[in-house]
Amino acid sequence: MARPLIQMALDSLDFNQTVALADQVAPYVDIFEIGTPCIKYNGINLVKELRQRYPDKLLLVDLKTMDAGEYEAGAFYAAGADICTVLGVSGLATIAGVIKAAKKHGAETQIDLINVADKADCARESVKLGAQIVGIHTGLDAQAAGHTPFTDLNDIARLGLNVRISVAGGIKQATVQQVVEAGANIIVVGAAIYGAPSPAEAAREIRELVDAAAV
Ligand SMILES: O=C([C@H](O)CO)[C@H](O)[C@H](O)COP(=O)(O)O
Repeated sequence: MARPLIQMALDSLDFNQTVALADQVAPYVDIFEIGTPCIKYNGINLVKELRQRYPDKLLLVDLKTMDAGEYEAGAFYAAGADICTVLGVSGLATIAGVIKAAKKHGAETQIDLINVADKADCARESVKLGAQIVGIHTGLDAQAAGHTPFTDLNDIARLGLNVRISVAGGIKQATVQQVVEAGANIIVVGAAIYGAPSPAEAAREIRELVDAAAV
């Protein structure tokens, strides 16, 4: 099995805290995600800062674009994003716009299936348009209401689409093995790392668990 990537969700609103957290976990993660609240609050300068600080890390900007796909995402790809997210519920025209912007910059597009009614259909159509990643995502509010991403992950993985699968939504040490075995290629972790007494130690543990599960 190819080694799954670990994506650190940077969900603080504070610019300096975000950079400091990235510094702590950098040895253990593959992708820095600038989370949606964080990118809205801090804007494109944070993309530039992390790009400059970490030229060799993948940088995902969680725009969750809903409209004006090419126009909105284009600026973030130009600033150094490797991956931008677009909402599946935005519709195929917006998804196509983000994909067009990504291609222009030699970058990638992730479709976030959050709150999409027919996730299989959206994933299939997005792959046809050229998306490289589909994101199974139980958002923070849905998590608080008791939901998890596991059933959706299994359903999308079973389709066997030619696309990488990302999973997000409360993933922690106890559930890493389950999501790797279900076929996730990118494991997104936020609170289980930034909420831990030692984020670096939590990230190290998750790295070990992901690598062990992928053998
Ligand atoms: O994408 C996220 C959320 O919608 C806010 O933008 C989180 O970054 C994602 O859910 C990962 O965080 P955890 O669920 O805390 O692991």
